[in-house]
Amino acid sequence: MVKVGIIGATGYAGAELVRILLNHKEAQIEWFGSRSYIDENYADIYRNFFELIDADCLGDNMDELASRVDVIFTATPQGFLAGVLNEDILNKVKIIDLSADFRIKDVATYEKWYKIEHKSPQFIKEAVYGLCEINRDKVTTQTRLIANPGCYTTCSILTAYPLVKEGLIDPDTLIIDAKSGTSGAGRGAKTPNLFCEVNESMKAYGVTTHRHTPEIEEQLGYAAGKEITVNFTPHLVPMNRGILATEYATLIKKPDGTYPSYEELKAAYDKYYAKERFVRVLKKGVCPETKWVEGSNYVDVNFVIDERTGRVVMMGALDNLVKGAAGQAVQNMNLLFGFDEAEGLSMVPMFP
Ligand SMILES: NC(=O)C1=CN([C@@H]2O[C@H](COP(=O)(O)OP(=O)(O)OC[C@H]3O[C@@H](n4cnc5c(N)ncnc54)[C@H](OP(=O)(O)O)[C@@H]3O)[C@@H](O)[C@H]2O)C=CC1
Ligand SMILES: CC(=O)N[C@@H](CCC(=O)OP(=O)(O)O)C(=O)O
Repeated sequence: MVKVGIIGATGYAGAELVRILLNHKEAQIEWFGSRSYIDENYADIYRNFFELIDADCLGDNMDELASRVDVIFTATPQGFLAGVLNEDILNKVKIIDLSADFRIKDVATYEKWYKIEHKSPQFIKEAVYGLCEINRDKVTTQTRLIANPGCYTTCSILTAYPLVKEGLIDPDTLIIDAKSGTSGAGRGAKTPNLFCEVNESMKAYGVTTHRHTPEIEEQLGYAAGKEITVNFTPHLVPMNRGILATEYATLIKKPDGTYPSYEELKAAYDKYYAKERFVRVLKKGVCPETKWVEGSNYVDVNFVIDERTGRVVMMGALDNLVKGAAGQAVQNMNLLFGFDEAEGLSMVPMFP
């Protein structure tokens, strides 16, 4: 049995980790880490765990935790892990970080977009970007540090990846229009996330400046084999969970001057995803919807060719707290410890 510690267990992503790990055959949660609720019973904070968990919240002392568990999930704000990480901790325990501290390889890019100084740049190179479907081979039992991808980025990258990788679209023409439910903003009280501000409304935010832009550009740039520039615009929508990404790009014409066909694009998606357990390429003409993935680790993707404009419209949907955060983090834990990659993640999407 793998002993697990969660720092940030009282946040939305942390609570989702708890929910998933309770059904994991190989994992036992030993530490419910918190900053504001130390010594309070965890099930008093999240009453869905009443009679399922009887443990009090502990603090966020990584040095102490590293000696008590086999793996630590940090579901904490940007900058927390980078501020406390050291070689001694990494020698004792594996870390899966749900924040962005180790996702971006270029420290200057991180500091520019996140507007904070990176306190542990020496570990950035070692961290593996844990987008399992693409980097599975890099997540081994020897890996010490996982940078778990973000929710918008997981959806945006997986939706476009096959067409970028196969050179079927011009990646510099990529426009990503993404919507997120409000749990994506976390549990902390913020005026823009109050019921009256969010309910019955939709808005774009972070236009041209959102911090997920460089993460998407970096990862899709690896797929394209060159640096790329994309437009990424997130929107806040009045629902609890879910991300929908609608992505537009110009198709690359074939040598005979025609655009690739539906079958050729579908073959690209199938090449990368046909065997993936958590990526579902939908039937022709079916558009992904957040409600069909809610509560599960699935990403649903599909595309439609627009012959008139020579563009393809790609679509992806996932649950931001599962495949966009805790589910993917557990998928990474499974790879780190050599378990079945889907252990604990067989949740069927819930409906209605
Ligand atoms: N929400 C989402 O959909 C996704 C979130 N993420 C990432 O996961 C991380 C957590 O997000 P989320 O759960 O939404 O955030 P929340 O605001 O809901 O939770 C934050 C957690 O971190 C703890 N915390 C806050 N500040 C500190 C600190 N200075 N030191 C130690 N612990 C602290 C909080 O403890 P306490 O409650 O005790 O104050 C809480 O447990 C973030 O990095 C986020 O970017 C990634 C993908 C998706
Ligand atoms: C709706 C909302 O506010 N979403 C958050 C992103 C979600 C998140 O937590 O960021 P990471 O995926 O990078 O960890 C935001 O836009 O800042």
